Parts: sequence; structure tokens; C-alpha cells
Amino acid sequence: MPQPNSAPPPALNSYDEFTRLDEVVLGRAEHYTDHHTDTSWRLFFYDNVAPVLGQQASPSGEELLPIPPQLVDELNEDIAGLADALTACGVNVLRPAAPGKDVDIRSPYWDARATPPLNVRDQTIILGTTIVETAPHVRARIFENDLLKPVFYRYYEAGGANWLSMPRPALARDSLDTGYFTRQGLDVARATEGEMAGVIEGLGLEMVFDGAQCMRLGRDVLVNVANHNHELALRWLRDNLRDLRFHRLDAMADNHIDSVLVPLRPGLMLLRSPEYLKFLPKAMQSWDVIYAPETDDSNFPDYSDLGFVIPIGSRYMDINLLSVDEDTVIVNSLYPELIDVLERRGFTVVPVRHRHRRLFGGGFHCFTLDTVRRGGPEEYLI
Ligand SMILES: N[C@@H](Cc1ccc(O)cc1)C(=O)O
Ligand SMILES: NC(=[NH2+])NCCC[C@H](N)C(=O)O
Repeated sequence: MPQPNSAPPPALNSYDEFTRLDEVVLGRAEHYTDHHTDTSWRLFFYDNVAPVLGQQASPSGEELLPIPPQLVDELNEDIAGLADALTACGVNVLRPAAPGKDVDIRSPYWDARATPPLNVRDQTIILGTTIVETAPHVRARIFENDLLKPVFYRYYEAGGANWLSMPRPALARDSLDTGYFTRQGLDVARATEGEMAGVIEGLGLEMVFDGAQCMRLGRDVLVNVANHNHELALRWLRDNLRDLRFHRLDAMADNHIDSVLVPLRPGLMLLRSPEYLKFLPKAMQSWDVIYAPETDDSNFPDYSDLGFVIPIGSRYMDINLLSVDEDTVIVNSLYPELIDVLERRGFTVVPVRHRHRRLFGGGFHCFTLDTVRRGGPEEYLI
């Protein structure tokens, strides 16, 4: 697939979150018209949406929750700002293909309004020189990676890259494990009632996993496992990527961990709060930590004029920064408290405005897939 820059592409190489970034895929939001709030969506975002589910997602099968187009336009403006900032830092920015239209998708067991390839961190993990497509939890996302295939073929054709896919889940009626919530005594009925997907007889819990459940540290990869869906995926990772060491984090979060933990350089990490230290491997517990400063609602837009819009992301979304190198980080300009702390620790901070991160469930780490960084399979956990 031709890319704007026709020089031979650099080889896929991405082992960590912080060594010098040379090339990145940046997501896009065209045709983000609705959240399709089916059971798979409600369970995925349950931590954030549970309090409002009764009010907004109607149980009568009205599952599309429209997103005001003005917000998508503003999101695209902010993403353009991120693209410019990356380019100014000398990073080559690739984009997924555009969906071109609103897309309704259908499997033999369910249907959904497709989500555009915005949070490209989620359905793929680059593990060194291997592209790993993961096993989506949200039905609306099952074909999302089709729009990244031009980029994946570019690396594959160039040589040196391997390309693997976890088994594609059917996401039928009983595929998803609710154990993370039920073990905490939470009732998930508000998410599961009204389930419209069909059953596949004999199929129980499937392998279901998102790339953003991992944090890469050279030879070591941290993997958040909160339920049996994830447990199967961890086993698959261990069986298929034998040169890496996968460390199981036991239910550090319901799924993604990139608004909890971001390794900034060897020996230094950004962490949501001290409570999360105990989930980390021993070798990381002695790392130096920058704790995310408190924020309040004034850092977030007020949506009351637009009617009610569900925030699918938490107040901690802006922890989700993107490192250009071990001294340079791209941070939401609407989180000045974090910029301040990082600058005091000697980082060069590139501020980029990002308004609607709670509505679209993604910060700068989520919106990007770093395909070329300079680091290799180093040993950082010793
Ligand atoms: N509770 C999850 C839910 C979530 C996941 C992905 C998103 O893009 C947004 C929200 C988070 O904290 O990780
Ligand atoms: N890769 C991602 N999409 N990460 C998003 C994680 C967001 C996290 N659930 C929060 O609400 O703070």
C-alpha cells in the first residue's frame, strides 16, 4: 500500500514504551457517530459507565448512543495537533485507513455499529519485531484492525517483521467473564440484561484480550489479567512469543492499564497512586515513582449544554501520555498539574490539547501504536 513517504520503511522494532520513537500509527475518529452500547460494550466500560447505565442505555434494544458531531470534529482537531507535535519531534506519523462511511457489522450471532480505528493501542501489541493482533472484547471493534492492514503489510512486505493473531473470538452470548466484577460483589445485571447475542452451544469463556493490557519493558512484558478471558490470552502469549518474559499482574484493573502505569525510563515510572505498587513485579517496586497529581472536574469540559453524554473513561485518562524518548513526553495541556511535576523532574514536556478524552475513552498512549523505537530486548527488570 503506498504511503505518502515512499522511502523504504524502517523495520518494525518496538520493545518498550520510552526509547527514542521513530515511527508511530496515530488513530482517527471519522464516522464515530455512536457508541453501540451492547452487552460487550457495557461490560468493557462497566467501571466507568455502571452509575449511568440505568439512565441512559435503554433496555428496550435502543443500543445506539449518538455522539454529537461537534465533539468528533473537536476530537479530530486535537488529534491533528498531536500529529503536528509528533512530526515536529521528528517522528514519522502513519494513519490507519479511513472507514469512509458509517459501518454496520454483523456476525452470525450479533450485530453492531463499528467503532473507527481511534484507540489503535487496543487491538494490537507490537512485541519487538512481531505484530500481534489481539482478541477484541467489544463486538463493535472486531473488524477495526482491517483499517490497519495497509500499515501492517508495509512492515511485513519490508521484511523482518512477523505477524500473529490471537484466535478471533465469536463473542457469543456466554463468551465474556464477569468475574472481575462479581468477585467484588458487584451486580452486573445492568450490563448483561437485554443481551441480544446468540448462543454457540458448548462454547464457554473465550480468549479475549486487548493490547493495552500490556506494558512493554524490553525482554519483559507486564500483562494485566483480571479474568479467565485474559488468562487464556496470557497463556497464548507465553506459548507464541517464547523469547519474551510475561509477568502476570493480578487484576490491577478491569482491563487496560495505561491510565494506571506508564514506565518513563528504566528505573522511573508514572503511577496513578501508591495502592498500585503491590500489583507490580518485585523488581519494579523499587523503581522511582512519580505519582499522578490530583485533578478535579475543572480540567474537563462541561457537557451539560449538549445533553447527557456518558464518560466512558475515568478522570485518570491523562496519565496516558506518550514518550518520544526517555526525556521527552507528550502530555495533555489540560493537565497542567502533571506537566509541572514532570518538568520539575527534568522532562521536556510537549503539551498538546486533548479535550474529549473521557468521552472517547482514550489519551495519547491509547491513540497511538508505536511501531518503531530504538530500544531492543533489554533487561530492565533486574
Ligand atoms: N475501566 C477501564 C475502561 C476503559 C477501557 C478502555 C477505554 O478506552 C476506556 C475505558 C479503564 O480504566 O481502563
Ligand atoms: N488504551 C486505552 N484505550 N486505554 C484507556 C484506559 C482508560 C481507563 N479505563 C480509564 O478510564 O482511565
